[in-house]
Amino acid sequence: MLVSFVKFRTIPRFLNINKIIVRKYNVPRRALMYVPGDDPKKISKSLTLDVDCIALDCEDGVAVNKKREARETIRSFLDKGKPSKDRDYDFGVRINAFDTEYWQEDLESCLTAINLPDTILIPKVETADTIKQFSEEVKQRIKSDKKINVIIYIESARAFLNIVDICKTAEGLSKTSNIQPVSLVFGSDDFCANIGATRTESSIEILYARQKLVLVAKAFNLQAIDMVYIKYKDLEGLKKQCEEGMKMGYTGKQVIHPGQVPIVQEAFLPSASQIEWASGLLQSFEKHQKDGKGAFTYKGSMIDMPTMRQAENVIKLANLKKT
Ligand SMILES: CC(=O)SCCNC(=O)CCNC(=O)[C@H](O)C(C)(C)COP(=O)(O)OP(=O)(O)OC[C@H]1O[C@@H](n2cnc3c(N)ncnc32)[C@H](O)[C@@H]1OP(=O)(O)O
Ligand SMILES: O=CC(=O)O
Ligand SMILES: [Mg+2]
Repeated sequence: MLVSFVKFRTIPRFLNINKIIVRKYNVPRRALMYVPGDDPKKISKSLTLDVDCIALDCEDGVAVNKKREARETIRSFLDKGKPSKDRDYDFGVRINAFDTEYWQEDLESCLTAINLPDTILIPKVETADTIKQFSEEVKQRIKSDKKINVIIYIESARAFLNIVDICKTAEGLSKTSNIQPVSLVFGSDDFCANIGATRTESSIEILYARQKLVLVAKAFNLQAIDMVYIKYKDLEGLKKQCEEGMKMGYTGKQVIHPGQVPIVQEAFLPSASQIEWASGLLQSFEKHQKDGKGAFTYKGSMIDMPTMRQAENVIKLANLKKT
C-alpha cells in the first residue's frame, strides 16, 4: 500500500533532478546469482526463479577440466535465446580472467552466439589495460552500435590500487565503444586469498576494501555488488550481512544458491519504515523549498539537500518492489 503510494509520488520537478545526481539503477541487480555453466540443470532452474541477475559462470564455479563444456553449454542457451519471465532480468556470462588461457575462447563463444548476453562479467580485473583489451575484442566482434553491459570484479590488492584508473578507463570507453560499465563487484574471497587474510566473524580483514569499493562505485555512477555469503544454509547470517552491506551503500549481493535469492532481494529493498521516512521527508522538503527554507527539522533531525538525496534513493529502490 505504502509502496504503491510511493510509486506515483515522483520527485519534485522544481528540483531539476537531472542537474543533481541521477544514478543508472534502472536495471536492478540486488541478487547476482552464479550458475555453473557446465550444469544445464542448474541453468534451467535459474530461469524459473524470480532473480534480478543471472551470471552463467565460466570461472571459479567450474572445474578446470569442465571449462570447454561450460562454454559450449552457455553458448547453446544463448543460441536458444533469453527466455522471457514475468519481469525483465539481467542474463550475463562471467568469463575467465584475462591472465588465463580460457577468456578469449569464452568471449568469442558468447559474442558470436545467435543472441548476445546482456552483460559480460570480467573477474580479477587488475589494471585498466584489461578493460581496453576487452573493449577492442568487443569492437572486433560487434559491428553494430549495440552496447554490451560490463561488470568489473575488484578482488586483489593491485586492483584496489588501480580501481580509479580502471573505472575512468571504462567510463571513457563507454562513450566511444560498445561497452557500458554498470557495476563493480567486491570479490571478497579472492581478495582474502590475494592479501593472505583469514576470514573472521567480524569481517575486520575486509572492512577497508569493502568500503572503498562502494566509494569508487558511487563516484562513477556504478552499482556496488557486495561479497558472497558462502554458508548458504545460514539464512539468518545472510540477512545480517545483507543489511550491513546495504547500510554501507551496496546495491546488491552475489549469491550462489536459489535459497539465498528472496532474502537478498528483500533485504536490498528499503523497509516500510524507511519508505515512510523518505516519503514524508520528500513531501516536507518540497514544502520547505517552496517556503524558501533550505534547512529544516524533520523527525528531530536537520534536513537539507544531501538528506533529501538519500531519501530519493530510498524511493527509487522502493519502486522496484513488485506491487
Ligand atoms: C567466490 C565465487 O566466485 S562464488 C561463484 C562460484 N561458485 C558457484 O557458482 C557455486 C554455485 N552454487 C552451487 O554450485 C550449488 O549451490 C552448491 C554446490 C553450493 C550446492 O548445490 P546442491 O548440493 O545442488 O544444492 P541443493 O541440493 O540445496 O540445491 C537445491 C536445488 O537448487 C539447485 N541449485 C543449487 N545451486 C544452484 C545455482 N547456483 N543455480 C541454479 N540452481 C541451483 C539444485 O540444482 C537443486 O535443484 P532441484 O531441486 O531442481 O534438484
Ligand atoms: O568472485 C568472487 C569472490 O569473492 O572471489
Ligand atoms: Mg572471485
